[in-house]
Amino acid sequence: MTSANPSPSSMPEALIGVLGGSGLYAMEGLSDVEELQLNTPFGKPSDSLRRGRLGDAQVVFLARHGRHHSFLPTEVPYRANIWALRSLGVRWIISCSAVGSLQEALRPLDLVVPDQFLDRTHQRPCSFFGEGAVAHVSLAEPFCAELSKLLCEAVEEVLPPERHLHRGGTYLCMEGPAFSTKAESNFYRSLGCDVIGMTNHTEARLAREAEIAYTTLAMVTDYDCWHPNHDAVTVEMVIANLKANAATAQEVVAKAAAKLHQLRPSSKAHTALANALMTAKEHVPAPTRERLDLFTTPYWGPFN
Ligand SMILES: CSC[C@H]1O[C@H](OP(=O)(O)O)[C@H](O)[C@@H]1O
Ligand SMILES: Nc1ncnc2[nH]cnc12
Repeated sequence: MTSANPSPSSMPEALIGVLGGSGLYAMEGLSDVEELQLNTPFGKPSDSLRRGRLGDAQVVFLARHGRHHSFLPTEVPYRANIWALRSLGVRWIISCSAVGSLQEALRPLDLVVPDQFLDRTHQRPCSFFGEGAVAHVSLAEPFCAELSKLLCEAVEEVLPPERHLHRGGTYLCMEGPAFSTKAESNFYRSLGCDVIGMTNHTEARLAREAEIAYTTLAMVTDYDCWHPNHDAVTVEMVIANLKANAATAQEVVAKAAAKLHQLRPSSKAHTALANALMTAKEHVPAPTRERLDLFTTPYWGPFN
């Protein structure tokens, strides 16, 4: 079924959002699927959102690059994606992403649940705020610790013994689309970064502003280009390893959704704006207030 911007009151809440990255363009196992083509104050999302049931949990899936992989990391409409998920009631996001490894011990096919970021992007909108409304959320802990813990437990129930899960690590977010030079790759290693990708920091930062808890299931696909005994990363390499990982990713997400559905832990992310809003609502221009209403209602009251 396809529908355009259903009224929020007519929708069952979908609390868990899954963002599929490179190689993950659909969510196997999602049943009773509705295809939702949404419009947002920040433009159109990357694709229709697919809302359905995963076991007992209500889940919304969105392919961040579009189902045909049409958006560069720079071009992904991150704000529209996050706004659309939040408008469907999502308060927990599991991002599934391909990453390069910057450390010997993180081997292709290993899984990593990072806990920090270093941001090297420079060409994308990275805030819902601006145009007369200023907010400064905390990003000291950019991933939700509770959600990451639950995701790790799900991974451990699913992962075969020969594969490894690494809890924690710093995700270097580069602009792309070209991969790094050796000098850059070695520089990121010297800074202590663990994995490298092109999407997650932008998303996590916007999710925080939208008061959505965010975590990442990072699937190692290559050793980037620093490793003397491995070829430099190519798309072919990434896709081959992702294909080998796709089934695992789907199983992990299903397990994590089941846990989340039962536990629904609270997250500091859910009140991220409580101490972040600087501008008094009276001084915010009406169009800006309207655009932010989805996030600011608890603090500023409803716009209309
Ligand atoms: C296809 S390799 C580079 C591409 O893969 C990663 O995408 P995602 O984070 O959506 O899984 C990386 O960030 C780049 O966008
Ligand atoms: N080496 C790499 N650099 C950036 N993004 C990636 N995604 C997968 N591998 C990557």
